[in-house]
Amino acid sequence: MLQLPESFLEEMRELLGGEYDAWEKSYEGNEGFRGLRVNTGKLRPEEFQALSAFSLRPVPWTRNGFYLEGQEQASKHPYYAAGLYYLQEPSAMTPAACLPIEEGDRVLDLCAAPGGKATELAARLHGTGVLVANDISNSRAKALLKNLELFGAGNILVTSETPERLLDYFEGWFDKILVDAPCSGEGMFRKEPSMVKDWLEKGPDYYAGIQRTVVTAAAKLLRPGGLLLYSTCTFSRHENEETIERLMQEEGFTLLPLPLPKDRADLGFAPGLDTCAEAARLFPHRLNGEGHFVALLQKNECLPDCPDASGAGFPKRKEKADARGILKKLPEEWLDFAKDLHVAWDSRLFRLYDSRLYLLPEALAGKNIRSLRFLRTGLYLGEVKQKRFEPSQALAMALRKEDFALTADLKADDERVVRYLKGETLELEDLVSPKAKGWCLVCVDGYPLGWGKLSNGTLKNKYYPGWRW
Ligand SMILES: C[S@@+](CC[C@H](N)C(=O)[O-])C[C@H]1O[C@@H](n2cnc3c(N)ncnc32)[C@H](O)[C@@H]1O
Repeated sequence: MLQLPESFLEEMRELLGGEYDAWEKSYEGNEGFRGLRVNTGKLRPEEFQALSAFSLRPVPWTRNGFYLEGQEQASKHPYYAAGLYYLQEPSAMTPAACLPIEEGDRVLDLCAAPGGKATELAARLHGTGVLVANDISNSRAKALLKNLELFGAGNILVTSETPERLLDYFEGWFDKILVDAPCSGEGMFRKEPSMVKDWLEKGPDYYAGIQRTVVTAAAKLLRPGGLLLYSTCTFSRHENEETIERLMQEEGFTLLPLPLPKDRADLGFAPGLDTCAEAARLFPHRLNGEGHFVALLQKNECLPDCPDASGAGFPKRKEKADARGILKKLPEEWLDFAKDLHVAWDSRLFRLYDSRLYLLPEALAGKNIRSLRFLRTGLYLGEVKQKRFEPSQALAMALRKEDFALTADLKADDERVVRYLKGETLELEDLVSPKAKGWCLVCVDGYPLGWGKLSNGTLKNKYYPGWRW
């Protein structure tokens, strides 16, 4: 067995009692499971199964998660570059799967990087409402943004702030919040033994303090009646049940049953401890996944006289130019491009910041978030360069093949796909009419990968340099 600190093992003996030996055995010769979660914003799980040759077995507590059983290098497959899935440890699929999302919701993922849960929340919003994805670490938030854009999410605000600072803007504003809290990581020791070092240096008490601050802010960011999903990848009662009990006792929350596709006992989920039986503990000896804790709570409704704080903190935004003003500033090349774009976007939501054109989520229009540290507001459409317009990688990922007039659809096994992803120029006479000219959406098996510029059957590569293979 992996060398684990004696004080941790002692804690586990106390927690598991008669199940301890089975738990310890689950660490022998097992480094965990590989998982893949289908991006339902782009296709249904059964469509992905029919499309891909991957060896997949369903993760029973999700509708779109699979164990990846073959030896495929799934992170180096063109379907990954098309944003068709996220690679995720199976237990880590549980928190987002257990937060009910309805179209139009205002959703916050407070500790979101690198986006394992945020990408699922974005997919389930299907382009409606707004997802605010935040992480205190700026470098991690960059990875979060990349993953959300790869997934084709445009109704987003990606920030890198403390939860307290978000309160200045978003008090009582969100319908749903996910707090996948920074934790001591005990549940991940089998898969990531390097986490033991951090546990020895900091341990559960250190993280319990951070969790307390984070959930206190989350409680205030949520509207009355809104839902909060709290999760960790640790076993410590101090970080799990004690956090939930405080939310119930001090912040007016009620613990709810988890919405799971099957009976939780059949899935191998253990109940939470003490008053938290509705929460779930995931143990590696009970199911095929790592250790996690998941709890779904509802913020109690307001009493009739409680103040409506919803969004009160937003300074109103004085728009410099109205939408018509923005359209006037766009070059003719944008107009040509827009003719090929078969989408029904409300041009009143266009914003031009310096030379960059964005489509704002409606929920954020008129809201002044300028002084927040943000990495992206809405869908970045492209760059206006004097008379030219250059569409963005994010736009390519947010489109469906049928949304753009000129496309080149390559098969996944066509060697040109990898050459495209490497940034090479391609000859495409067999795929497009020799007369075709202009911006072309390059796809793999019907799913967009990025842009190219076509002329006389030759495609000049416009795949985003930072994403090239
Ligand atoms: C468990 S990880 C999140 C994983 C992520 N939800 C996913 O599924 O990919 C916890 C994250 O919380 C962030 N974090 C730590 N302290 C924070 C705080 N006070 N506010 C917001 N985020 C914080 C860390 O940078 C880290 O990325």
